[in-house]
Amino acid sequence: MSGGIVEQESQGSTSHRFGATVWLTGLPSAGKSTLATELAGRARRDSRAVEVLDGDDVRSWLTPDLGFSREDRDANVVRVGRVAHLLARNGVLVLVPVIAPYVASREVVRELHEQAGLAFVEVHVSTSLEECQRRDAKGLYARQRSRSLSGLTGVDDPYEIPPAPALRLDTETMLDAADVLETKLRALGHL
Ligand SMILES: Nc1ncnc2c1ncn2[C@@H]1O[C@H](COP(=O)(O)OS(=O)(=O)O)[C@@H](OP(=O)(O)O)[C@H]1O
Ligand SMILES: Nc1ncnc2c1ncn2[C@@H]1O[C@H](COP(=O)(O)OP(=O)(O)O)[C@@H](O)[C@H]1O
Repeated sequence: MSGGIVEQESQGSTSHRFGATVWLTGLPSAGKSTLATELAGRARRDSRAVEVLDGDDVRSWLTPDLGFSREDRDANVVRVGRVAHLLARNGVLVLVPVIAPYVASREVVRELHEQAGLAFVEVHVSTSLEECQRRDAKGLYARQRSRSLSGLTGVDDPYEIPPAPALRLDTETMLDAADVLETKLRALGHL
């Protein structure tokens, strides 16, 4: 048969008609980017259309005008959420490792997705502050201690813990956090 779609299906293609947004929220150095990159690699090996919208990267081209006040963080989260929504509605699995410290703006993004019938999977990367400070991948905690930076999430700026995420992953105590996330996304039908 020459019908492309039927051929794809008979070959076991994993192409999905609908995408989803998987938001990895948590403190700096919790392991959000590491998990997103690992999952994106696994999804690509499965021929899944996937994008990663990483906080650090996205801030350089989508939200360069925004800083780290509450107002700016909320605007950042909603703008990133809108891009994720556009991608998700075109079949892309969108992985978003962005701190998103406030419940309210995370809920705005959830609503945006749910109103369009799209899945919004909130994953709390719940690695403790103590472990994040030990890792200090970008030296932010050291800069806060030496007072060359202020308003650091989890230290002298708020982080509102998600009350009911789809998943909590502590990358210090769970050595298989990526496997747990993959299993969850497969169970939800997003992989
Ligand atoms: N004050 C302060 N607080 C938190 N993070 C800071 C700050 N200043 C700079 N950075 C760097 O910016 C990255 C966080 O950007 P996000 O877009 O994820 O943050 S937010 O959701 O808008 O709060 C964050 O990246 P990650 O460490 O990967 O989380 C930091 O590298
Ligand atoms: N499961 C893990 N076990 C140990 N270290 C990890 C784990 N996941 C991430 N890390 C380390 O933690 C640091 C911060 O990770 P990163 O993904 O950049 O955090 P975030 O995006 O949350 O700021 C990196 O040095 C990374 O190697």
